[in-house]
Amino acid sequence: MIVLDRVTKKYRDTMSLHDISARISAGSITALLGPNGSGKTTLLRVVTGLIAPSSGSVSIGRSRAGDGFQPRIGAFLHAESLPLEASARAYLRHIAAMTPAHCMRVEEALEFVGLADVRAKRIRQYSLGMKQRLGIASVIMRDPEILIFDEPSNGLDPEGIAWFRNLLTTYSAQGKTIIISSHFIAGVEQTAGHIVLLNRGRLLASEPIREFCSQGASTGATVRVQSQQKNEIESVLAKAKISYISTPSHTIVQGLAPEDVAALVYSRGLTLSELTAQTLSLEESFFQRLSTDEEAPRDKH
Ligand SMILES: Nc1ncnc2c1ncn2[C@@H]1O[C@H](COP(=O)(O)OP(=O)(O)OP(=O)(O)O)[C@@H](O)[C@H]1O
Repeated sequence: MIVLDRVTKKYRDTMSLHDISARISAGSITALLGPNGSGKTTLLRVVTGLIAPSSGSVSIGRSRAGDGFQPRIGAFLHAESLPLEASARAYLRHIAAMTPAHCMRVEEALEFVGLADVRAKRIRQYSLGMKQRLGIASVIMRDPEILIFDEPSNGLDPEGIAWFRNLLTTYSAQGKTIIISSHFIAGVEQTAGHIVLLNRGRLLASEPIREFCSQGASTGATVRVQSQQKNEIESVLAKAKISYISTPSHTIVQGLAPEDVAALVYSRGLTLSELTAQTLSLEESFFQRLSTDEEAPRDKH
């Protein structure tokens, strides 16, 4: 269990994290989501102990093996933090030397992440995806109970993304706790069970993904609308005071049956390319919660 208790981090005039309280259960996969600059990396750095919060606290463990149990944390936060002049093999040997207990063999780790053929190359010559794979190796070879990754799918090819998703599911099934920050929301939906959503340093949600998605749906029927005239349709909806969620690619209309949406759109001379009754996806719920937050009055800090 990881418990964040009123965590706040202030850098000069920027409030990167504001009063964040959340609980992350052991054995869960948690997706840390939020727009650019919302505080995700800062939160991961606080959880891993790389930086101290300005106020509040993070407590980790003591829930699995009784008092005194301190789980190992393995984190990979930045491809830029890798030693660029070293080879992958030399870097992993260094990590193995620092954590001899529980450690996977270097050659085994290189095989596991698909870097065995380039083990002797300097990291500087690696692509971003190869650096991500090396970072993943540096985490798993220490066999931590808690695994933390910042934007792990950044640079991975489709095969790599599927491989990494599989890895997360396998490790979670072993009871390990996993936190990943990501902008790849559709990918996260397939693996994570819990969401922590930040916006402008504030916590908007910390709950099971199923619950998070069902809240939007509870406002009534939802209809997915796609059109070349997305902006015009949204302006018709706004004028008619019909609630909707705007995503970059489509609009979700809430509380109206599909035939009523079609009738309204056609009555204004607009056209549709898709109209489907559906429940909300994680991505749509994400945009809904963010737009509600953007509209909410905010106290200055
Ligand atoms: N070392 C620092 N000094 C000053 N401000 C910082 C520092 N680190 C982060 N910030 C600020 O804190 C806020 C949150 O940044 P953070 O990197 O945590 O966001 P993020 O959600 O990870 O963003 P992204 O999705 O773009 O990676 C930003 O306004 C950022 O400028």
